[in-house]
Amino acid sequence: MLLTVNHLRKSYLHTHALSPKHEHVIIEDVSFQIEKGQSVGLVGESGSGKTTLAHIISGIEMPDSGEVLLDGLPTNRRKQRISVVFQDYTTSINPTMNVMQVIAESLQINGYIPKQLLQVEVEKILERVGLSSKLMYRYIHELSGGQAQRVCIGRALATSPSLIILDEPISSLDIPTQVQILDLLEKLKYELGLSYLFITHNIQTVCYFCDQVLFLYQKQIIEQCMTEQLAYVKHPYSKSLLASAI
Ligand SMILES: Nc1ncnc2c1ncn2[C@@H]1O[C@H](COP(=O)(O)OP(=O)(O)OP(=O)(O)O)[C@@H](O)[C@H]1O
Repeated sequence: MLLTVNHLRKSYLHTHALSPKHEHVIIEDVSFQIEKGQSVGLVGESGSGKTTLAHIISGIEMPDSGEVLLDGLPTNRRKQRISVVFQDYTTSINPTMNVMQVIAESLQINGYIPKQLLQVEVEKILERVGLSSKLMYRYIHELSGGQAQRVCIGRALATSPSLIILDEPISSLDIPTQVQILDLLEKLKYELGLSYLFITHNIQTVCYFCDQVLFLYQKQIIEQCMTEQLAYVKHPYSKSLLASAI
């Protein structure tokens, strides 16, 4: 099994002016698995904890309890093998860095690369994500939304991950660009043997892109099913989510 998530719990302590700190539990006893080569969608209402879960799996945040295993080993020993692509490319790329620097920084997470070789490696990644090397010295504000998200995908690929978490990666793009990015991700999946955890509000996107779907509701994964079995979901929340998408 590529990814195993066991009994994750995460809470935050909130402070109110008139009361002592209280615990806000975001996710409770969340468990699921992703097989190598699979694209798994994660759906749930706004504020249900999807991004929090993505942060814990990728090592950005620590859970209160539970574990995340990649190929059977704790992810804190394999952090760079899980990458994340966020929805908002405008804030996830440092505006003072050009495309070359953004991708080079990520390439060097796994170790120092000499300057001449670095440029060649960045060019290879740009080609993989369908960008011309002429864009190498541009800054984020000099790129279209689709180009910027391709840079983010390139940066995610640069650490040679086995799993990429895509946190609403197409929500800020127009429809034709959304389809182009999904097709690029599909191509990369086959070329590089990647697996994806795809966070989205859009059930149509899940049907187009994912092999399986996880439903997050009231702090837990209440249902997991194959995409072609979506018509047969059992939980009332999953049913209502699907009904609202028709
Ligand atoms: N650092 C934090 N400190 C306190 N509370 C937080 C923190 N990060 C997230 N939360 C809270 O955790 C809950 C879940 O947020 P999260 O962003 O994970 O939800 P989500 O399902 O991704 O939402 P959306 O679909 O709107 O992006 C929210 O109530 C949010 O306010």
